[in-house]
Amino acid sequence: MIRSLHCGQDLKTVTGGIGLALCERLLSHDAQVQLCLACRNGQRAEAARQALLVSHPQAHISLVQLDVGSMHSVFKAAQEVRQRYNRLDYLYLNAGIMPNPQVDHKAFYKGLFSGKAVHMFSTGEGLLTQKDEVTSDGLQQVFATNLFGHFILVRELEPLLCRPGNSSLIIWTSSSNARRSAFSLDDLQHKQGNESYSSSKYASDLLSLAFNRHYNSKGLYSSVICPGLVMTNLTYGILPSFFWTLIMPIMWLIRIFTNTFTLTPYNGAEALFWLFKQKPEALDPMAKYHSLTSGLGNNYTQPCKMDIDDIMAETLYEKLLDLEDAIRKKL
Ligand SMILES: NC(=O)C1=CN([C@@H]2O[C@H](COP(=O)(O)OP(=O)(O)OC[C@H]3O[C@@H](n4cnc5c(N)ncnc54)[C@H](OP(=O)(O)O)[C@@H]3O)[C@@H](O)[C@H]2O)C=CC1
Ligand SMILES: CC(C)=CCC[C@@H](C)[C@H]1CC[C@H]2C3=C(CC[C@]12C)[C@@]1(C)CCC(=O)[C@@H](C)[C@@H]1CC3
Repeated sequence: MIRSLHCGQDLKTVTGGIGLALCERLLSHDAQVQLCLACRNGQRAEAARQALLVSHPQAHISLVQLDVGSMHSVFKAAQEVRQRYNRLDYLYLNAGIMPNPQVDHKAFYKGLFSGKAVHMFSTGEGLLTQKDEVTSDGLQQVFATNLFGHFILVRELEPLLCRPGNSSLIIWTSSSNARRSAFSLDDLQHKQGNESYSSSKYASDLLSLAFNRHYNSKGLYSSVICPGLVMTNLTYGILPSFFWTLIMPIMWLIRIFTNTFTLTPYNGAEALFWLFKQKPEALDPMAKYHSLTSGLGNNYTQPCKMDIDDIMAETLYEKLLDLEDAIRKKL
């Protein structure tokens, strides 16, 4: 029996996000898989569960309330999961936000006519900024949601993930927007800049490496994926919906030039699903696994070496442990 916990799985009002598509794919692949959806909104979580039960009436799907941006909620949810289960095989760390995104239109038009248009469309590099906020824990919201809440969750679920004779895998939904230059070890939470999304995703790449260094000996492995550009609530939030509808034909056209425009949540979940079928021990800790879709619509997963190093990863890990101590004392 395989138990898998998914963070951020709510049924979305418009599209259904990547997490929900992954659940559909997992259940279609193996009807026996036990899913536990960790979501912040109870009603939407129940709607997601019901939607999955329509196509998989026998499925084992449970819910746990989790706001990964609130540390109190993370500790509570982890306790709940520990009471319910004695083992976890997969932990999908998929919840993610990009609040108040702004597109730099000038950079977009400049990029279009530079030799780097394909790179710009694959990574969104230099095009996006965000306005971050501070949570009630006193943390930057993007850092807390995209990185730190997940870090605490993994640490709290260690007894279920590290079991003698069993290997387990944690999977971070990162991004090709993760960029070293957006991240600083002196400003982990990205208080100073306006690319908190890029910074948090780069930090998750580093943290995955650090988790591998610290936990492989206990049977816990960590991997990172990028789903490509997928039309979900996250992307619909970047520009008005009518604009996306208008440019949709252009988006499908761009797919001929870049296989990173996966566009549908089903396609975007490809690498998440692919990892589920791999032996954790065989995965490359330095690789980001990309969901890709060819011009003809064929999905595949491709590893790409990350721009990360052990020293940076270790420093980040140490700093997160210090912050964990401080948060534990406060709560
Ligand atoms: N779409 C894209 O092109 C890309 C997406 N990604 C990453 O993929 C992941 C999934 O995003 P996607 O499906 O596109 O977007 P969605 O907005 O559809 O999904 C994000 C999910 O995260 C959940 N979530 C957000 N904040 C919290 C929180 N504090 N606690 C618990 N759950 C939370 C949301 O729940 P709720 O319904 O309550 O809002 C939602 O279910 C994210 O990490 C994103 O950064 C990476 C690269 C590209
Ligand atoms: C497609 C056209 C004609 C215009 C849209 C321009 C941008 C809004 C768009 C181009 C590349 C996109 C992109 C992302 C957001 C929207 C774009 C900047 C992401 C940054 C979204 C979140 C991610 O994690 C990345 C993988 C995306 C990379 C590409």
